[in-house]
Parts: sequence; C-alpha cells; structure tokens
Amino acid sequence: MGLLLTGGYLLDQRTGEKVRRDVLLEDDRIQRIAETIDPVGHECIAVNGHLIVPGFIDVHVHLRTPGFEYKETIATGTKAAARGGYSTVVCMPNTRPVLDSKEMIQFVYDSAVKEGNCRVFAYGAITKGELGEELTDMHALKEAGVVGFTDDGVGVQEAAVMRRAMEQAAELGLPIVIHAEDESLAGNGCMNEGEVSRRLGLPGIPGTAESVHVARDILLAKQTGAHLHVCHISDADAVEMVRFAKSQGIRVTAEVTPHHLLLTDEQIDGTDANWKVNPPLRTERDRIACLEALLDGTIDMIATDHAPHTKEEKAKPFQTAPFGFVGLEFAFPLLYTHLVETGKMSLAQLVEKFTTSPAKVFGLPGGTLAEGNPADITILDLSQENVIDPNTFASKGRNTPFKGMKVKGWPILTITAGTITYRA
Ligand SMILES: NC(=O)N[C@@H](CC(=O)O)C(=O)O
Ligand SMILES: [Zn+2]
Repeated sequence: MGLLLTGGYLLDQRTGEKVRRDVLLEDDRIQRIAETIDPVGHECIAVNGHLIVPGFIDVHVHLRTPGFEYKETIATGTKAAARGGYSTVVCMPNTRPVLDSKEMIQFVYDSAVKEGNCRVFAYGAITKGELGEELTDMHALKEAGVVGFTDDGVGVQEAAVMRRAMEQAAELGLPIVIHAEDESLAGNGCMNEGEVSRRLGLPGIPGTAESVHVARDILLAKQTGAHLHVCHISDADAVEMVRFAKSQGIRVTAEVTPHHLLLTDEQIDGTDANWKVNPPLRTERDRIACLEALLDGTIDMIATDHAPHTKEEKAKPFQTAPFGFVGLEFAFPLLYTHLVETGKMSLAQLVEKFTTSPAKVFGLPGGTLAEGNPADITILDLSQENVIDPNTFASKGRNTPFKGMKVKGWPILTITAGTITYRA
C-alpha cells in the first residue's frame, strides 16, 4: 500500500506550465507519476487542484541546539520547518558548544532522529570554537556527515586561516560556507552604515565589511580550488564579485534571504530590534542588486537564515539586542506574494530556488520530483491568504519584521521521506 496524491498539479520544469498529475509514494520514494493512477489498495489524499512541488530545502537554519534551547530546539525548529514546507534543513554550528567535533555532529544527528520533524544536516565549524584560530579536524567532521564548513555568526578574520581551511575543504570535496564580515570594518555597528544610520545616530556596518571578505575568499577559492558558498549575501558590490567570479569559472555559489530581497534600512526607525539582523538590511540599490542576481542565476538559492531569539532579548535597545530573524514558517508565501504575484519572477523559478538548486549545490537528497526520487513533497495552496502571525509559530522565536503582513501561497501539506510531517 502506498500514499496516493490525487488531483494535484505539477510544474513542468521546461515550460513552467501546470500539468495534472497523480503521484504515488511508496515507503520513502516516489513510486509513480502519471495522469491518473488507480487508487485501489492505496491510502489517498485528495490534493484538489493544488500544486505539488519538491519539499523545500533551507541551507541556513539556526536550530540553537545544544546550548541555546531556550531560543529553539531541534523539535521546535524542525516543526517550524515542516510548517513552512521544508523537508530538509542544514543547521549552523554557532551553538554552545560549537559543532566543531565529530561528537557534536553525532549529537545533533542523534537528536534529529529522536525529535526531528524533517531531514537535518549540519555544517561543521571551520575553526575550533569558531574562534578563528585553529582549524577543526575537518576530515573527522566529514566522516561524521557534515555537508560543509562554516563559522557562521562570525567571519574568519585571518586570510591565512581561511586559505588553509579551503585547502582542506578542497581535498575533502566539501564547500566552505562563509559569513562574510570583516570585524575591523563592522566594528560595533548595529545596522547598515549610511544615511539612515547617520540620521538615527546608530553605529553602522558598512557594505565593505561584507564585500571585502567576499572578494578575499573568491581569490582564495581561485587559488585553492575550493567550492566557496557565500551566506546571506546582501551588498551590491559583494553580488558583483560573485557574478565576476562565476564568469571566471571560479567555483562560487551564493544564497540570499527573503528579508534582503524585500526590506531596506529605510524601514528601520531604531526602536524595534525585530528589525536588527546581520548582515543588516541595506539600501534599495543593494536590494535590487540581490533581486537581479537571483533572477540571472548569480545567486543560486534562497535560504532563510532562521535565527530565533527570545522576546526578552529582542525587547532590548537596538544597539544591544542580538541580530537575527526567524523565517522558516512563511518564507515561501512571502516571496510568492512579493515576487511571483508582482511578476518579478516565475513560480517555477521561485520553486527552483527553494528546491532543485540547493539540492544540487550541496548534494542533498530531494529537490526534484521524479520516479525513484525521495518522497519529499510540499503541497501549496496558492490562493490561500493568511496574515503572518508570530503567535501561531511552532518556532520558539517570534522575531520577524514581517509580522502582520498578509501573504498568499501557503504550504498545506509537507511530506518527508514518505511521512506526513505537516498538514494544515
Ligand atoms: N543572522 C543573524 O543576524 N544572526 C545569526 C548569525 C548569522 O547567521 O550570522 C544568529 O545566530 O543569530
Ligand atoms: Zn551569518
């Protein structure tokens, strides 16, 4: 007996057209895709004309375990992921202790088996304790199953440390995933440096704090042959560097967040730390550069940088509150509404940035719907319109500047490895 999804539509990958298809799942695989499939002997779910897409993949998620379980746990973070239509997340190592050893990776993977609600992969740290000094045992981390290396949350300050990390990563065939931030330029900034920060009298983080590291690491990737992946790109010059690197055949990929595609520093009044994130919301010029780069393929994928913090932490003054937004539970409808419904990008293109592209870049399961592939599936109701209401979140974090926004195109069913993980 299989699980049969009847009466739904798939997106034709070539034409972007919606085509009527039944989809049969057996165990953890897609068994069959056809115009009609005989329901006899199967458990049926009537999809009622909704859209069937591959389960979403988010390569930048802070699950906060171990050490910060008061912000998020693997149980709550992966439940939030399933509600947002995600089948797979890759979690960040800036936990306490840092995920910088085989044992810590194993701990996260064991916990995910026990309490997870989607597939969980982890990055291992580049340096021990994310202190930027001593390289981790990257070989051991690979054996433990990491999908890449990052010191996310902080930049690796020493170019020579990054060079050695890239040499190792190139040998191991895994990506170096960068949080691009030069601390000597970022200083104690709390928002983008520019007209708005000056008007508000708040210390700024210049775009160069990001672009200088992106440029440096592209050159090191060229030198070492490592695959460089740029996290949460937000600065127009950094985007231009990635475009140039790709044109030169340097192995670089990049992700952008929903907030850097939709928001700018002009919307910040300095009173609400739910608008504080790193990298900071930048200018309209930067935002447009990110959007154009997403459209022309310079930016490969969308990642939420889901970074939960407590209400108390985010109630602090703008200068002292922690950086970060949650994002898993509404990323798709948010972008569907603002990018697809407004005609800026096609539905097929948006889905690709949530699925096929991250799967391909990181070699993750899922990402495409085909017979024999993993049964990782999301069903979207493109006409359903809801308000983003933090009180309904499964995440412990409520910190989002998108609160109260009405958006369309919500996930109504998520299936991971053939198991229903969310049903509206
Ligand atoms: N993005 C953020 O503003 N914060 C992240 C760290 C990070 O992704 O850099 C966090 O861990 O809270
Ligand atoms: Zn980061």
